[in-house]
Amino acid sequence: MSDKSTSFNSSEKHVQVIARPRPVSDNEKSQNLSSCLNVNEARREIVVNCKTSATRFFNYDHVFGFQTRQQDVYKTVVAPIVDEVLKGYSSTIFAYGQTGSGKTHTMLGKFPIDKLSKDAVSAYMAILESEAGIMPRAIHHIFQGLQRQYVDYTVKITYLELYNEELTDLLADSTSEQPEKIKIYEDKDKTNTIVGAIEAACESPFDAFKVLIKGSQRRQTAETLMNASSSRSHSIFTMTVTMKDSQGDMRLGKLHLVDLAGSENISRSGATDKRAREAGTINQSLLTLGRVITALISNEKHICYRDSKLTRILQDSLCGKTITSIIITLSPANEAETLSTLEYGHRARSLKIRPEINQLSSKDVAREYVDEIRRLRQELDAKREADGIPYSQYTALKNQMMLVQTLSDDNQSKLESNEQQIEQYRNEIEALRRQMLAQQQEFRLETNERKEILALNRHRYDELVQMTNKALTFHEHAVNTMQQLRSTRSTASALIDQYIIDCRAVGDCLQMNIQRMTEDIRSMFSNYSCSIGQVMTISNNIRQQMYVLNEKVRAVLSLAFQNFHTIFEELNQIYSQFQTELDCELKALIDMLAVELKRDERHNQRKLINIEEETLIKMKACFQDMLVSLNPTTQSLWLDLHSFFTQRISQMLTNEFRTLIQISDKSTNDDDQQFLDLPDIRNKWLVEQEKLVTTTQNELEQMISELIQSFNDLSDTSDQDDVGVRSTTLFQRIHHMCIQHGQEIRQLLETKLQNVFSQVRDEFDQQCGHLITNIEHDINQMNSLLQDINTKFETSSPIVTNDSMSHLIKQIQRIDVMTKNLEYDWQLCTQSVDKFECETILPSPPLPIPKTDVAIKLELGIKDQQTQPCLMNIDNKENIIDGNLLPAPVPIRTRSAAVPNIPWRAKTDTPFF
Ligand SMILES: Nc1ncnc2c1ncn2[C@@H]1O[C@H](COP(=O)(O)OP(=O)(O)OP(=O)(O)O)[C@@H](O)[C@H]1O
Repeated sequence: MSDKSTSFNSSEKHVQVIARPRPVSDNEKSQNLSSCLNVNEARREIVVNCKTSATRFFNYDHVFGFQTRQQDVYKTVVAPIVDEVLKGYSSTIFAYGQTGSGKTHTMLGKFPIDKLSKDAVSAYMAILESEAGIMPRAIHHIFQGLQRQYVDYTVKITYLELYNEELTDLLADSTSEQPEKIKIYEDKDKTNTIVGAIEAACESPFDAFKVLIKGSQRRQTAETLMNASSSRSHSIFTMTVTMKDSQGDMRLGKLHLVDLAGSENISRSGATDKRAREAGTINQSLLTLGRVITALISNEKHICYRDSKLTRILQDSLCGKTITSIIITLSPANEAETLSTLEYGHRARSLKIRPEINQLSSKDVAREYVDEIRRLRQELDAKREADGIPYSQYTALKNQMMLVQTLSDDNQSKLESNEQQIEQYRNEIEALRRQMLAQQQEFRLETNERKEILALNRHRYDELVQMTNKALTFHEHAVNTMQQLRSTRSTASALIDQYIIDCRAVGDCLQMNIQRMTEDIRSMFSNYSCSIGQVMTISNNIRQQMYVLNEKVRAVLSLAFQNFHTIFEELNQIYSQFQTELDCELKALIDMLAVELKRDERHNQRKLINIEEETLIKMKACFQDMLVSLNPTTQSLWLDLHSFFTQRISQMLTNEFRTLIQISDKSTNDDDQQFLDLPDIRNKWLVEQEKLVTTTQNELEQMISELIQSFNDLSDTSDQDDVGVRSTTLFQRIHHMCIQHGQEIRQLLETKLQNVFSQVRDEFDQQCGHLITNIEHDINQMNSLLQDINTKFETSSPIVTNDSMSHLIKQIQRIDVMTKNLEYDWQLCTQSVDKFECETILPSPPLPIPKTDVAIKLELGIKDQQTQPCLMNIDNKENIIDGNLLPAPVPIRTRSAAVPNIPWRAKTDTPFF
């Protein structure tokens, strides 16, 4: 159930339509009839489940359920309307629906009539607690409102019945045989006025209830097939209320409660004869009402109010100045009539209304008085005629009446003459009243404000008193404390003075420190800028020196090749010289033998043999000497070769090789493993080189032994008779052997030296390559670091913070470490190059091959005057390659002394980044 109430005092509204279906009656249930409706109160929707057509949906301003109580209908729909009547509006509530659908139940309801004869209070209670409908509840509501809101009021009730287009006053005395016919007159201003109807003045709701019951009992009813007590007349119950408020304003409120006759179709109603006529008339009235509604919705110019008395009476209600509501009552078991009623209500909902307040003018009030006097006169006449009043009284009364009439007429004329003045006064009073109301409102606001200010001031005053008390207490405390403070102030002031002096001194000191620090920072920045410049210069120098180093290494390698080439050439020369000498000796021997043979062949035969044997022995000895000279214990070629390899490899492994490995692996974590393996590597290398030298030496020894064996064989197979031939063959064989073995020795030496050289060169490339890569890596890191510092320096804030200072110092330390590393690496590189240049690339001068005694003798004997053949002497010799002047090679013994020991790079020197 909705509690929503509606206000009608605003702008344009539409006619409110409320649907109220009743439950299926017992009679209908016995006929197996059921409801065709579904009700959704929340959505204010009624659904008709049509048997023959599609389901229909209807929406209204309110929709009640089947079991809705009477008081809920009143509270929801009627109470707001009655409130508007009490404000001076006219309102009309229709009940429209099929016969037996509940119109009378809704409008009048059921209440205990018999109790009205007893006391008013219990009757009141009984009515309101019963199944009373809208009419009795509205009476109660109106009287309650009037008593509460207004200083003076009048209530008049008319109760009419429209039956067969004839109006009957239901309040007329039922004893009179022919009740007065009521007529409807139209005024000049087209207002319909009902003449002849009794207006029952009611001073209390009790009076009004009596009137209502009287009228209801008189209402004509007739039986139909549909409803045993069905009413086929329209009843119009009207309450007219005049109200006067405390300001003297008068208003007129009107409430029409219309219980229309059944709206059903005549054929379906089952009425016949007189009732058929009745039914036809009923339908004509309702059809006229429907047409009027349609015309009003369509804004037609001509509205056919005059076609029926019903529409004439209700013209005010329909034309829009009245608050109008229609309650459509529904019989849920009758689908066709229900649909018809729903559509009627739906159409009526489109009617627009614009209610207006009925303000009563003095003219209206005067007319009211005149009507009242006329009514009273009529009553008096009737009374006189009925009861037979004595003439004297009658005359007196008549004179009195005449006097009253005269006075009334005078008053009427005076009233009319003063009407304008009264209206003027009224307007003035209204203006003054409005002004006074505004002033009152202002005064009320001002008073409220002042009250609030006063309350606030009181509150503040209380707070102030409390604070004053607190302040007094505090003052006492303060006085005591002040006395204590005074005593300590003198000592404290001395301390404070001293403290201030100290602070000033510290401040001065701090200021000086800050100035000094600022200077330091400035100088540091300038130093830092210089350092960066220097580092950049060093970096460029390193690059240049790297380039020079590369060039130098390349040149040194070229020189090494050249030296080796020279060595081989000298070896060739030695070999050629040896061969030439041998040939010369042999040739001289042969020549000498030939001379001897020619001179005394026989005598000398023995001598020849001796010479031959001697020669062979000497040659054997010579080769044996040669063999002896190959012994490693003697100072010979092998010794030199052996010592060269041993020294070279040993130094390389102990100094350069290990250093370079360490440098290249400086960023790895397994340095210890590298150090542990180095002695092993070094021993392996030494053993391999020993093996190489020993193998070479063994091969040479083997070859020379074979040569000696050949001489032995030759000596054993000598034939005394064939000395000449043997000697020739022998010499040829010796010559051949010398050539063959000499070439083999030379090739062997050449191959071995070339292997050694290429091995040393590869090592150099590998090791120097690592070193150069390290240096380049360091340079790149340093450059990036410098770039980073420059960027930070340029973008940094001019104020140097502690963080940036520490960062700067850290970076400078890094640069220092890197510079040291670079210097260290560069030193290593330089030393390695120098050492390599001194020891490896420039080999020792080849030693002369030892000569045989025969050769020496022959040389001494034959070429006594000739100069000693000059072997390769590279001391102080300048080598010119491609026009470049290269330094002279250093002798091997001085070279080893010139190589400085390369310092080890300590682990702690590793940069911390
Ligand atoms: N909402 C309702 N709840 C319970 N009973 C109802 C309701 N409405 C109507 N009735 C009952 O239905 C019967 C017919 O109702 P009512 O006389 O009010 O119909 P009606 O429309 O006034 O008929 P008519 O047009 O002949 O006057 C009555 O007995 C009444 O008590």
